[in-house]
Amino acid sequence: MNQEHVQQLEAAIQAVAQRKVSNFYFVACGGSLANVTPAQYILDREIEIPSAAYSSNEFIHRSPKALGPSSVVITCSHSGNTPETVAATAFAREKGALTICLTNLVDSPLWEAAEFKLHYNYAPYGEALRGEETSMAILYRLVFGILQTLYPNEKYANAISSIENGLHGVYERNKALTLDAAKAFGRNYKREKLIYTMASGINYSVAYSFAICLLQEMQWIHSSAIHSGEYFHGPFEITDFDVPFIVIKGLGETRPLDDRAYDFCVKYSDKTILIDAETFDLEGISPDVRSYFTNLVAGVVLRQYAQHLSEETGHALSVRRYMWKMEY
Ligand SMILES: O=P(O)(O)OC[C@H]1O[C@](O)(CO)[C@@H](O)[C@@H]1O
Repeated sequence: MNQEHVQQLEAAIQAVAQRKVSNFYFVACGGSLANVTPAQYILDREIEIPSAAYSSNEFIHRSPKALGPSSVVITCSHSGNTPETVAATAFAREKGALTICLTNLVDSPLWEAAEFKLHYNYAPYGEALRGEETSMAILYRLVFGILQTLYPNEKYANAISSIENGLHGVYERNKALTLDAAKAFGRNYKREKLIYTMASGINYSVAYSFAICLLQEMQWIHSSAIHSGEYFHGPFEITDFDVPFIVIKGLGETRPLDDRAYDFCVKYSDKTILIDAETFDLEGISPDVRSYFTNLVAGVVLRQYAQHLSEETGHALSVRRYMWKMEY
């Protein structure tokens, strides 16, 4: 991890340690909201201080009663320019909260709005990028750094070392492992007009971002993320032999929900694709925290699926018709 990232993380973690924190909020839009939501899941599982994840504009309009000087608000915008996220950061700061932002763009409006600033690296698909410098790695380093500072524990130290030493290799090996499956997905699903995604627990946000960002936004393919537990409370009625589903199975406490949903789905849909974290190569990630990293690997694997789908559809992932072009 480069020194710039280490120093930014250390400043933010120390600032949190010096406050009496009564709640954490994770606030962002779209893909960035999907990125920060797993951190809320981890805090929810690990500590008693409550935390919540919000879409930026709802955070402002809903204005949680508990937001104030004892809050830590972590916002994220890849571009650093999403107006709702910049405004949510300013709003939280006005309320006296400790604000920490994550962004790829130094000196962006988000960077200026937050008190503490974390930069992460990004490279377009296929280009070399160190796994430990990506947005998810910086977010995880922040969250496990906060946990380790507040409640020193071998597990949190293991998580930090997994991010710094194991994550890059895990990303690379799992991309290689699933390359053929990604190519087959592109070939076999290129004409689909609709593809559902399904997951639970820490992996739900991967299903969500694949549905709203990769399929809807970047491929203009209809989709919806279904929670594995909620599947039986409405959505399973649309299951049929020709309806495609991508089901992600995690390794954590909610895996039984994924097993149940997958077992039903595969019985009635001939187009059920399984992304099973049990098949991931997680060597280098400490076994006591592996379930918290499956979403990171599923995200990288599915990004490769989207890339090969896009090559087959001829619709580049960068093409938009409204986003950043029209007033909205
Ligand atoms: O605030 P960010 O992360 O720059 O997001 C801007 C846009 O990028 C996406 O995350 C993906 O293109 C969208 O969901 C979002 O509207």
